[in-house]
Amino acid sequence: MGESYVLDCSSILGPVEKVQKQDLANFSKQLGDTLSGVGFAYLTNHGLDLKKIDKFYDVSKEFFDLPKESKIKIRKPPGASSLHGYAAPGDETLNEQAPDAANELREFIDILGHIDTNDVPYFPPELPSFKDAVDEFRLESVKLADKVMRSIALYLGLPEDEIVKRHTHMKDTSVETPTVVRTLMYSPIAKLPDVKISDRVGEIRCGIHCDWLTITLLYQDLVGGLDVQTVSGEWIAATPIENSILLICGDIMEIYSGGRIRATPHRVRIPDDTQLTKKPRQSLLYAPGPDSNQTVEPLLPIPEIYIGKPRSIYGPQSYDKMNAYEWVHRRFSTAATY
Ligand SMILES: O=C(O)CCC(=O)C(=O)O
Ligand SMILES: [Fe+2]
Repeated sequence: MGESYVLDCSSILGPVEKVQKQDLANFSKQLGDTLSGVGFAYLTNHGLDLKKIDKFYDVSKEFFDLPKESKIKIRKPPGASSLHGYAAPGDETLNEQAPDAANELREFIDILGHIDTNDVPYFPPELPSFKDAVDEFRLESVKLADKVMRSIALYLGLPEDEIVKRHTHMKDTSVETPTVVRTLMYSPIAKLPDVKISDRVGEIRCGIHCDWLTITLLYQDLVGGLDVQTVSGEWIAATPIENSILLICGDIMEIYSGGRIRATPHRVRIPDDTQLTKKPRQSLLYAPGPDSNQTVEPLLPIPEIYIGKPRSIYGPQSYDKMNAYEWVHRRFSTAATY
């Protein structure tokens, strides 16, 4: 794992008003060079409360261990009419190249923003601590997402708050947004129900895709299997680094930056090591997108080389203006298999 994409955040810890301008500027240069040159970054010494992250892992595991009948009580409604809720293995398929739902072996719960008004059907009734765990996880993640967005804006030569001011829900949860908190579980391969060994050709834990929002903070356990594609097109293992957070960018960042920062293609393979396939894998993510009513378009002119040319076949196909919520809803509807 090259040092070049592991970024130490210790110089920018604490409330953003107290961070030295020069420290934020230095971090911004390092981060921007890494995202535009390599395509993703590991953030270490990020100062987030790991106990809160662990609590979300633990309560999530309790949920995924429940019988299927309990889990499907909070299943997402058909046709993506609401984006909140549980997706069973195969309910959402991301690999547009090989859209075979049976082959995507992840299950997850999505909790969209503005949960205060929507909490009743979307939290597992068996687990009263689930909602608090989500809230704490989100509040920790916001601290880092805020600084990442400020740093990227500075890198692009924009005012520091140019991106965060489009994400006011990060501080005010009454504002509607397609921002997602997601908790994922990949069962041990041996334990998967309903999938015959002979059908397992081409099976993957999560198909190739780019995320749909602005950025994604991805927390993974130590099992591994996640791959990311570098800007130069090479697929490499995003090997877990303990207590680090992987930062990848989504479609909306690619559009905001006029293609200077590309959305990061990624996938989750079944580990080659058979011992590891017997272990469950868990990951958590916080993927902030703009407030729902925001229009998304490049925040600075598109460089000539990117005009009419999407950066990645998995990312946004144009830099056209769009409404933030409609875009994310469209992407969810395409991925839903029922
Ligand atoms: O589990 C992971 O590490 C990645 C999951 C993912 O890419 C997604 O749900 O969008
Ligand atoms: Fe993803």
